[in-house]
Amino acid sequence: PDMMGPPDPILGVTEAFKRDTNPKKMNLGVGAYRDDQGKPFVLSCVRKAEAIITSKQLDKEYLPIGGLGEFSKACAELALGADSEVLKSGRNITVQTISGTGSLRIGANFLSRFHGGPLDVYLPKPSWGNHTPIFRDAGMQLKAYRYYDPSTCGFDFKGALDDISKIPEQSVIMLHACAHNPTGVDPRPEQWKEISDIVKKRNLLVFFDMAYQGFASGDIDRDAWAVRYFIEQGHNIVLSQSFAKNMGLYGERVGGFTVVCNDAEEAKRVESQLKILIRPIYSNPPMNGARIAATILNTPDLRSIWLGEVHGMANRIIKMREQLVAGLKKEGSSHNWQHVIDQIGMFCFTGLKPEQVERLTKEFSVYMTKDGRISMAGVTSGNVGYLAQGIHAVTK
Ligand SMILES: Cc1ncc(COP(=O)(O)O)c(CN[C@](O)(C(=O)O)[C@@H](O)C(=O)O)c1O
Repeated sequence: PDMMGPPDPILGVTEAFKRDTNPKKMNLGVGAYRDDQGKPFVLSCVRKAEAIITSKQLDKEYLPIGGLGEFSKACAELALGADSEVLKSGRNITVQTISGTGSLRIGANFLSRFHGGPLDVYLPKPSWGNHTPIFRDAGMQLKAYRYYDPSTCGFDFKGALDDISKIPEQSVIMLHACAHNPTGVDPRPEQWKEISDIVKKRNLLVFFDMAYQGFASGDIDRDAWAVRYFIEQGHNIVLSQSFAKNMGLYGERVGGFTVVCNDAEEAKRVESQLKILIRPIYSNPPMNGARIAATILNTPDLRSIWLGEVHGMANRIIKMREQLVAGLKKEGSSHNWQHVIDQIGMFCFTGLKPEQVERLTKEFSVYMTKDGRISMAGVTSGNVGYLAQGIHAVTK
């Protein structure tokens, strides 16, 4: 190419952060959990699983194209619930993917090749930045539906329903299952029910992205409620899952892609086509992360340790939200910061304007994405006061 491409809007923030020499600098860019000392956190259940796997002295043979079977089964069960009718009737196919991004891309390529309806995917406005190039590079057309209301820093429920009611039949609609990125704004259960009804009326294909199951509320089943409700309502969804955040397996690249079909025969046909799609891309997925996730999910003791640790991560973030708002009040801010507490999951959509973000970075070395999103995981009891000072200084 004859031109330099721009840095990634999210991962590029970390590059800029690393260059900053200010000892008070804060990286609130990438959605990666840190403990209260600001350090990356490897879950103890992961370390225990690694020890078990090492002791087994397993071989390094290729995995099947669809990945590690015991992982894919446990991955689907985590999302759909152990007593799921879909799992019992075998009408889902779940393949291991290269984390959530890989799952979304395989899904986008699959739909681009096989979806009978319009190749338009409707993303919430705003959505995770990477959704756009994933679907664009897979040959889908990007469209959007209203989702975030800047005036309330909350959900534009009416706008969303209005837009969804106009989406052409059989289009694809992207829904964030929980912990919406970048806004942290999720529909309430009764709002999900209305969205399900209108989506069914429009006969849309639902693509659920669940990258934060357990990380939003701290409860695995609660965070999967929307996914399970839509399936109960008869939507044959497609679903992307990631274990980057809720198991802290970021660099291990562990994810799954699920298609809910009409019956087990269709699931077999879909599986055959997914394998044909995957084989010329990466042939078969890496085994290490999948073995860790499968060991945790399938070993009762490790699973319960995991549920405790993911609950703990979610709780720390919720506490940081409360401490940030308390800090802003202490600084004398006259703004209403209730949305910082009401929002859920890794991110807080502060409502800061780009020029305020600019000042926060320049004057306080606080790094975040230009849209005003901060990863709450980068906030600790040691730096939350400094962050409150900075935000107050640029918003008063
Ligand atoms: C909604 C959503 N879906 C899928 C993914 C994919 O994640 P992975 O491929 O690692 O499983 C992310 C991660 N998004 C980020 O947390 C973020 O927005 O900062 C970050 O990891 C990223 O890659 O951008 C996400 O926020």
